[in-house]
Amino acid sequence: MIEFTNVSKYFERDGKRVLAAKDINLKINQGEFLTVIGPSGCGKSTVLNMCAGLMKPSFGEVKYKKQLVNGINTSVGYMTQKDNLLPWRTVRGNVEIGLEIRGIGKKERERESASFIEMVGLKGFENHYPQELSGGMRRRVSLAKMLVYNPETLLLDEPFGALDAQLRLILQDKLLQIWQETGKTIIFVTHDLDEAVLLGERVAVFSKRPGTIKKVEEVKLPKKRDVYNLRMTDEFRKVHANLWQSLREEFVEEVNAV
Ligand SMILES: Nc1ncnc2c1ncn2[C@@H]1O[C@H](COP(=O)(O)OP(=O)(O)OP(=O)(O)O)[C@@H](O)[C@H]1O
Repeated sequence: MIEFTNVSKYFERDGKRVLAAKDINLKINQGEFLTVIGPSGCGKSTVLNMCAGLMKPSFGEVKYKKQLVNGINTSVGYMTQKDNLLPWRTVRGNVEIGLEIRGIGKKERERESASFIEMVGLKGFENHYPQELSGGMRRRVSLAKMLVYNPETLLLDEPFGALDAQLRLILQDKLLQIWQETGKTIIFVTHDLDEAVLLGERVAVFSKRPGTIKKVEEVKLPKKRDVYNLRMTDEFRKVHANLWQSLREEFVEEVNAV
């Protein structure tokens, strides 16, 4: 479904080349939930940007359903790290943008947006403006804005990073439910190893920059998961320990430098 073949990406800065991602080879199957974890600045967002068609690889190719990604990939919904909410629109107005573009009538827009606003726990805030919300609330508006549009594939860049632990659990559970019910393909970037194992069918570990894929580990847990109790299972502990071993090495130098 999504295929990275020998993908490398560099940026030019002050006349120098900064290699952000190196030799990425990765296949993501239709309906798969892949989580991606790695140190800060290792190229995770760059990989999502290339999948969304916002950036082109410097070398190699990215294909979506066997077609070269060449320009904006309209089959994906992308929740970036920065929220792109329009400050002059209310929560409801922001969530409805995609539906407006599609020409969906007012009544249906209101019904759809109300259900997703409720899903992300923001019922009662429909008429608030983004600047009146906390960072975590804005993240949730962005999530609703993306989901209401019903894209085939979701690219999520640390969507729950700014949320408190309890709310995070609830939204992880909701996202799993959406995935189970709709069969969407999901690439989910996180800094949290627990979250990567809780949600992913496979977890890809990136090395520090230039980011390469260091390891891809399968999580042999059922698709229908109980995020509240999964941490107690043997499989969770086993996968977590394996991945931590591999991830830890990437952080050792960084921590020693502090
Ligand atoms: N548009 C750009 N121009 C120049 N350098 C860039 C650009 N985008 C990313 N980089 C550099 O590429 C490297 C990878 O960045 P990227 O945002 O993909 O990392 P990341 O793994 O998502 O980081 P984080 O976990 O902190 O969000 C970094 O060194 C970053 O400074």
